[in-house]
Amino acid sequence: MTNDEEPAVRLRAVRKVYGTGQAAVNALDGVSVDFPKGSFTAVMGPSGSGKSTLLQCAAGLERPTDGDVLLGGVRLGDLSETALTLLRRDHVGFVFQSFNLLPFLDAELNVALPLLLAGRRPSRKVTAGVLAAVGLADRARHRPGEMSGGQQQRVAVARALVTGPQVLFADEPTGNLDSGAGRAVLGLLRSMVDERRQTIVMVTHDPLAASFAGRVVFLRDGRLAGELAAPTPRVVAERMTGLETAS
Ligand SMILES: Nc1ncnc2c1ncn2[C@@H]1O[C@H](COP(=O)(O)OP(=O)(O)OP(=O)(O)O)[C@@H](O)[C@H]1O
Repeated sequence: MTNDEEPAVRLRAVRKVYGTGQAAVNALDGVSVDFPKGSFTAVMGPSGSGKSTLLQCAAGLERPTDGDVLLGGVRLGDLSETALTLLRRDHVGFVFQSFNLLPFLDAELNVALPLLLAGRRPSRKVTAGVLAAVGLADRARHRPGEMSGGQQQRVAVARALVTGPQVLFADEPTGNLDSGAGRAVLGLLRSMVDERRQTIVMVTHDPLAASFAGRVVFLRDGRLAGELAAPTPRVVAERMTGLETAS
């Protein structure tokens, strides 16, 4: 469904208002940004700046109040709820801070779940292949409770990638991990971009996590507040301090 010239995700003048009247909150206030294919972008900004809202709108989980979101050139606003659900199911992967694995299923079945839910018969080759890609070939029969947090998050990444999504969205994917496990998950995400040309958009508070991305996009008060290429933890931390202290 994609045209190679198109960015994987394009936001054009996206506004998202929650609530009405005096209680209205401009969570996003006219955001235009492209996420090219095969890129790894971190989205950063102070608490309440609109990061999660941006991710939700970009992934088609929330509809913007105004503006357009295009996934692989398809304008999400033109789709019915059913068409949007199908597009999300087949073309979008999501990884959350809490791994959201089903505790009574082993790693392989957790990974197979999106295919089962889509009515597709998961092939052993595909599920085992994705588990191997995240370094867990020997854990296929383990349930989440029998794995470390880092391993569980790697299963969650495998589950998000099993349908071959155009874009992987990650909201604080290392928020619940210690630094060693966090680095392993971030290294895995980086390798998915480098080796499979996966597109990743990741919200994070952590400058070290952001430094695994090729680019950081900063938000403040629902608006873009600059970006950084080839981010290092120190430069990202300085920019964040600047954003948090600016009046
Ligand atoms: N469902 C909602 N209903 C009402 N207001 C909301 C809703 N979701 C988010 N908001 C508001 O929109 C603004 C942006 O929220 P969002 O969660 O996108 O920010 P964030 O940058 O991800 O914050 P944090 O870093 O604290 O998670 C905030 O003021 C928030 O209170």
